[in-house]
Amino acid sequence: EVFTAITEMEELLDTEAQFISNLESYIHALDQKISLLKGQADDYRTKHQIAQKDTAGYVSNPINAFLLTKRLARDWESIESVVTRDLSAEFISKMVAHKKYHKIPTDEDLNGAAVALARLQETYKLNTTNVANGELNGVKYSSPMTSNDCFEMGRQLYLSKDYYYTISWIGEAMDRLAIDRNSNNSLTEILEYLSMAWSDQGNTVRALQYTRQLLDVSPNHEAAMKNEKKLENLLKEGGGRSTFENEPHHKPKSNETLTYEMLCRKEISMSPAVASKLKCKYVTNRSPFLKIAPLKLEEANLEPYIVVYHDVMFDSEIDFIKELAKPRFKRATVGNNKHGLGVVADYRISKSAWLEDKEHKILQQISRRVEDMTGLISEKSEKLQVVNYGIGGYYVPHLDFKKDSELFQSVGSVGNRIVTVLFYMSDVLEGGATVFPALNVALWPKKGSAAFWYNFLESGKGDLSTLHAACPVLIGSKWVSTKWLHEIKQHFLRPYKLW
Ligand SMILES: O=C(O)CCC(=O)C(=O)O
Ligand SMILES: [Fe+2]
Repeated sequence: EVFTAITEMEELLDTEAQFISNLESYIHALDQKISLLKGQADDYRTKHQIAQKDTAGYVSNPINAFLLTKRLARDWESIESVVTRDLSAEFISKMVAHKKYHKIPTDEDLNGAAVALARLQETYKLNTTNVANGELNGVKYSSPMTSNDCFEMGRQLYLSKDYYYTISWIGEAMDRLAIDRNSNNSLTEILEYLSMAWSDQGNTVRALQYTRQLLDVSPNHEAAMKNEKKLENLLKEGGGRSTFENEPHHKPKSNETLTYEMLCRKEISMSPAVASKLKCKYVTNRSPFLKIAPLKLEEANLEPYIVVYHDVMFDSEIDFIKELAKPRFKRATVGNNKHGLGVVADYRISKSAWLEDKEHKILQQISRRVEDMTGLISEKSEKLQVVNYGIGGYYVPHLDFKKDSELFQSVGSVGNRIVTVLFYMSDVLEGGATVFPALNVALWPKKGSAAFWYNFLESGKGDLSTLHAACPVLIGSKWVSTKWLHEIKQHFLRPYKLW
């Protein structure tokens, strides 16, 4: 599960460094072997040429007779032993050791990374050819992908039943095959995937077209022969979705998802009428300390009230929290492994850890600041949740509170999450906004700021308009920490319109 958090991806670079230096020492040993053998061959060739000039004279010399005999009786044996010296064994045993002691991504990791990249394409409308050229949002970030790289993307997406992106990536692999002469994926494999993916999309016409192309390339392909018949029959019977569409189709999406994605892409924002009412202010009246160091509050929405506080977590506090959380991310991984595949999409794209106030005074300090920011008591709050999002890491639209029907089973004695305080512990280069699809509000992470909102209406009912999501991280690493305040004990303190 290395792809789930950026911090753990960095460890993969260490693994790669070990692999590379092992390969280099193997090549060096091979080079030495070859130059030793070359030296011997040259030497024997020279001696042999001298002998050939005057064969009879050469062998009639007793020294030469001895040397020739010795060369053939002994020296060639040692050549044989050099030739049979197995350098591969050492290379392989080192690889085995590296794999044991270093982090190695699994097939699941590879699948997760491919799915994450496709999710970024889907959310940010990134065209496959551009991505394959190493471009994200018009900026070139990495070197172009080979036909084989694209093929692997397609193969992984096929495994995840994402046929739209299978077709897109396998098509890209096909386009790149001509320039990638020594590619290890063949046209046959490419056509196999294209015909399967189109068939899974229900497009019989296209599936048949690629099956026939496949038979042109590999006329004895048995599965393709069977498939051709099957598809032809399907077409004749008028069954299947025998469309003549040229484009593959996307999975259908809810309006909520569409709005969430548009907010992530900055295609929509709140109306100017609402935006013009928002203010920035200094908050000084919550505690004596704030008179000296007021909180910088920026309103992000009025109904429901959502604010962003600026500079409410210091870099030193952020560093401390990250270091405390990191080793626990790993423990979380083990726990998840035990559960097997389970819920794939949600837990896999970020890693989290929980920190308790009693562990360190910095955490108590943060809780006190949360009290200043909210005017509420943090005593009955949850531990601080720390999250690091990985490649394409996101969080689907959700509510932080439990609905009445779900409440009794999970929240227990501390009541519901009435308030969310979300600290941004990093800037994010591209993507990673917190968006509220019902309000057209998008909050962009800024290191040291914190968002704060009520999840409940004055009536005491959960506020459905607080539905929010974390947009996938396109470039960079996103760290957040969250403090949820609970309803118990807050009844008298909760001054709904505090400001
Ligand atoms: O990371 C974000 O921007 C939002 C996180 C969130 O909504 C949550 O953890 O409940
Ligand atoms: Fe949330």
